[in-house]
Amino acid sequence: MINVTIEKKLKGYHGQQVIKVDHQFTAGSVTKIYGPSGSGKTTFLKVIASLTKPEKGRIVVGGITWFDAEQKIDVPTQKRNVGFVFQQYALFPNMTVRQHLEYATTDELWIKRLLLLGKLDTLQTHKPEYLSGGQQQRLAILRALATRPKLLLMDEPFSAIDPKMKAELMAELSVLLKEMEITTIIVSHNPQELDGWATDELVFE
Ligand SMILES: Nc1ncnc2c1ncn2[C@@H]1O[C@H](COP(=O)(O)OP(=O)(O)OP(=O)(O)O)[C@@H](O)[C@H]1O
Repeated sequence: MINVTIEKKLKGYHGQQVIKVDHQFTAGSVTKIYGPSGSGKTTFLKVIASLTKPEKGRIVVGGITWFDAEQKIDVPTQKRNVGFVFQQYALFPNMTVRQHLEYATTDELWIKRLLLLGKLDTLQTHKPEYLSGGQQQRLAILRALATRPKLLLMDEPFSAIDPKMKAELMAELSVLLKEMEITTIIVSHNPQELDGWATDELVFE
């Protein structure tokens, strides 16, 4: 169970905007987040990963406090073991597909399974600039999974992937996430794409 009660001011041009979230994410659930552009969805994912700090509140994951503004507790990103799929992928330009995964894990069988899942097994020696947008996006998803996170945060993870590939990837991901008991939070501009998969939702105003 993940309990999040936070308040975070956004640096907007139109006065002071605050995101307020009070939500429980059940272990193993898949939550979709949607809402207008600029409403703070990406910022919220960053708060959970400790890439930016809220002014108020608490984040408690499986009984362990990751963040508490009053008690000044803030577990650093690298100790939260969160998988993060960034909207702009954030791949390493000088690393091949395989090196992205080897950077995160030494488990060869796991690397092979991930490469098959993302249909990148034939592109292992390619660097990001030689991959299509959809292939880069799939690599970003595989890299996020490679450390076997208990929590997976994905920001528009399927935006560049064609519909057929998306349907296949989502079906396989869904099995894998269940098997690994990963709690997943997905920001989507097209929340219908997650119908039948997401078990919960959070709407940003
Ligand atoms: N670290 C930060 N701290 C405070 N405010 C931020 C931070 N990063 C971005 N912002 C501001 O928060 C607002 C919301 O940005 P954010 O990217 O979270 O929205 P979003 O809902 O994900 O939008 P989109 O759907 O367009 O991706 C923007 O006005 C942005 O300037």
